[in-house]
Amino acid sequence: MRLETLDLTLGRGGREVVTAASVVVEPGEVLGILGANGSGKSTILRACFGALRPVSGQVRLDGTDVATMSRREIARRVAVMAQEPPDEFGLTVAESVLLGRTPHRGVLGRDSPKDWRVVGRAMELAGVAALADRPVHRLSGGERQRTLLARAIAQEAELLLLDEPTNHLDVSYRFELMHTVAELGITTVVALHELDLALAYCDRVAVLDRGRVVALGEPADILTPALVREVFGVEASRITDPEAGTPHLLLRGTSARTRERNT
Ligand SMILES: Nc1ncnc2c1ncn2[C@@H]1O[C@H](COP(=O)(O)OP(=O)(O)OP(=O)(O)O)[C@@H](O)[C@H]1O
Repeated sequence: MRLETLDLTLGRGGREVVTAASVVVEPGEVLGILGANGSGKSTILRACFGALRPVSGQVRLDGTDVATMSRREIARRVAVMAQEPPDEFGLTVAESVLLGRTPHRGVLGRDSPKDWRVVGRAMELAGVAALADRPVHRLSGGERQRTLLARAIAQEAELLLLDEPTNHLDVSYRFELMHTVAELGITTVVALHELDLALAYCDRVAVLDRGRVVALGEPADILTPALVREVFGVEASRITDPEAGTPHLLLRGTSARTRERNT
């Protein structure tokens, strides 16, 4: 699926929090949205699945304004992994992942063997197959997050919207989750705080500063020490992994400007 935001201006609580954001995500591309707390990442993601009406501008999914699409059509085509997981008291992991199949069924639809095949594969990919029979409410935060990813995969959507999907995960699962997402080949927009993950797994990144897209392009071109200082107020150096040859950011702490601002 191709996603476009056209001059998208969004408000929360009567205040403009995203201003004239224009971004195109090509089919199969992984776009990272980066920015400080409160810069508008989640707000943009909400608009991308029609949960928030723009003040002005549009979100288009394969050329169609999302505001004109039915909830069911959006649910069939877009999978969302939000920051606050839904309360699922009593469901097992497998049952929770099966919920991802709901938009594909008719009104009285039952689970088909295909549904369970898709659920099994999704649980394998997200690393929760061994937890299939465990109640979701007794999982750790990271296990729950992986369950949500499995559900998003089971949905077989054409667009994945992930809001800080790695925030409860241990180091190995952070890499694994982003690797899995990148390998799915589905158009993905992912709000991230970890710049190194963006460098490693995003095809392009959009950097937000107080609701405005201030940089857009390939992460290695965009994530320079100057940008990191300007947007995050953190001093950084770019280094190259001596073995893999990949670019990394070495974060050295807040800049003098940030310390002044915070005192
Ligand atoms: N429900 C709401 N009502 C009023 N203001 C809101 C609401 N949700 C978010 N905001 C405000 O909108 C702005 C953008 O918030 P948003 O959640 O999009 O930021 P974010 O970049 O995702 O932040 P974080 O990194 O902290 O998750 C912030 O100033 C926030 O306080």
